[in-house]
Amino acid sequence: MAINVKNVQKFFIINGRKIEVLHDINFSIGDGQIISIVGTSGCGKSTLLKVIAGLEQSTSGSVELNGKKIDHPSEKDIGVIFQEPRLLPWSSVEKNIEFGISQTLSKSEKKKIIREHVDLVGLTGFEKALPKQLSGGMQQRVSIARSLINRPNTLLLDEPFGALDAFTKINMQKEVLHIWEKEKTTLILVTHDIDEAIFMGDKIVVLSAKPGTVKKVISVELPRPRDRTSDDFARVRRLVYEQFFPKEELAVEYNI
Ligand SMILES: Nc1ncnc2c1ncn2[C@@H]1O[C@H](COP(=O)(O)OP(=O)(O)OP(=O)(O)O)[C@@H](O)[C@H]1O
Repeated sequence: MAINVKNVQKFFIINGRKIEVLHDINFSIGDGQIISIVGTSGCGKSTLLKVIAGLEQSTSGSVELNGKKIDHPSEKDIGVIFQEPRLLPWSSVEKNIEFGISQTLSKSEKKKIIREHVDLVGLTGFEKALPKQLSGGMQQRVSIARSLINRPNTLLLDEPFGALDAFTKINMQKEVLHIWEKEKTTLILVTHDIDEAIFMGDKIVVLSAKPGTVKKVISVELPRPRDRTSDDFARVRRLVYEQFFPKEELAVEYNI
């Protein structure tokens, strides 16, 4: 679904002082697009994602989903995946995936859908396993399947692979893209990882801090699947790094 973020401003009271965390945020996401949001720690990325999810109210401005204002969470429209999988530790993979499934479905429909989702995230054979019997990447896949079960049109991912090692992270990025290609879900991904932002995003929204403001929106026009080692990828990487570091520093520190 298309999302419009319009003049979003957010204040928090921190230590008795009113602090502007988000200032006049504007951008749009087309139906089935992937947007990556990058910015330094504390610049307001998670707050922005929560406002888009309807979990947090903006102080002014609005977020619209297909022209309709979002003012409360709706798991049917928007699924959220957090950095930590947030699974029920005493429940099996299939029970965790079942959690939150539409109660209007019959028992056999539920069973079929759960099986399809276990398969979609590559966990067939682990249906009865408990979270503690799974690796971090597998747990995150359970959390992705759980978020997808009600087929939200939009999925918000807040640093979903932040706690994973580099290899698992790359595999998970590919898996999410695989699901995206199948389902054409609109994705918004918050990340600290610039390569991840480029690998995944059709657009990258760069936020600057204090208050969080859109510094630049970069279109990533690289064909998919993207090659992280290509010159074109390096060109986009350089453009993103330039938003954070002066050009002279880049040449020395990053050799790009
Ligand atoms: N519920 C809250 N009440 C008060 N202040 C908050 C609240 N949530 C976030 N903040 C403040 O808002 C600012 C932005 O926080 P946020 O978590 O959105 O940043 P972030 O860019 O996601 O950071 P990180 O990358 O480190 O996760 C921080 O200064 C934080 O202290």
